Amino acid sequence: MIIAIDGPAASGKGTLARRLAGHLKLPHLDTGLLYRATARALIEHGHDLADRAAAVSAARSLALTNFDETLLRGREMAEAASVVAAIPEVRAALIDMQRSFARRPGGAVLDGRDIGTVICPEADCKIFVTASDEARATRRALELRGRGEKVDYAAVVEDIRKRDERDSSRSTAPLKPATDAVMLDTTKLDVEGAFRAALAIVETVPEQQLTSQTIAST
Ligand SMILES: Nc1ncnc2c1ncn2[C@@H]1O[C@H](COP(=O)(O)OP(=O)(O)OP(=O)(O)O)[C@@H](O)[C@H]1O
Ligand SMILES: Nc1ccn([C@@H]2O[C@H](COP(=O)(O)O)[C@@H](O)[C@H]2O)c(=O)n1
Repeated sequence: MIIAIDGPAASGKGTLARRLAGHLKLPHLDTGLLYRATARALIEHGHDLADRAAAVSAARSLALTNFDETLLRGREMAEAASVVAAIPEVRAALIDMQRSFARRPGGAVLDGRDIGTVICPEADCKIFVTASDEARATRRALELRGRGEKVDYAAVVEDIRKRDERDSSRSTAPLKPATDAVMLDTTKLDVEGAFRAALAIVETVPEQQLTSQTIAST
């Protein structure tokens, strides 16, 4: 079973995807880490974020096992990731890796911006997670403060709006719901409530469809 979870910044899609994957005993890939790791490699080696050749080379060098999340989370890398993610050649360099992950026997849960639209248009279940700008900024500010970053709420609102705008307006694989995605607004849901609501959506996938997917992928 392939589950595609997309949505804007800090909507809670990563938290939800991890939780669903744990519950369903499926592997999980947070695809944002691929763009964050690409951006970090560029910065580390002194390249400009707009250096396409260096960005593609950094993307091609990634392996799914080498992410140090403590270095990749945070405001600076989120913004940088969104800049490199707008380069079509970078996106192309990362497609096969994501599809191979998704198409492993038994399936997987992937979260990102283009999973339901581009990476896994065949996914059995697609959920587009949203929440109000205010709810998202409050959650992100809490998270960043918890990690010791000094953040101002207004700056966090500005960050997520700017990032959503860039992610939604890029020419390749923009952030948008797949036409067959189920929308899940988590503004008024806590983590547990969002998980329960998402699980109810997953459970609407017909049993027969899940069985044929499993057979096809073994
Ligand atoms: N329903 C919820 N209610 C309250 N807090 C939540 C909820 N879902 C997630 N959070 C918290 O909000 C923060 C952002 O969640 P998460 O990292 O899952 O979002 P995301 O959509 O994956 O963000 P990004 O795309 O920017 O990486 C985390 O600190 C998480 O614990
Ligand atoms: N499928 C994806 C996933 C991420 N991005 C870009 O990476 C940035 C960081 O992603 P997070 O989920 O870790 O916040 C994000 O703003 C996007 O620009 C993407 O394009 N496609």
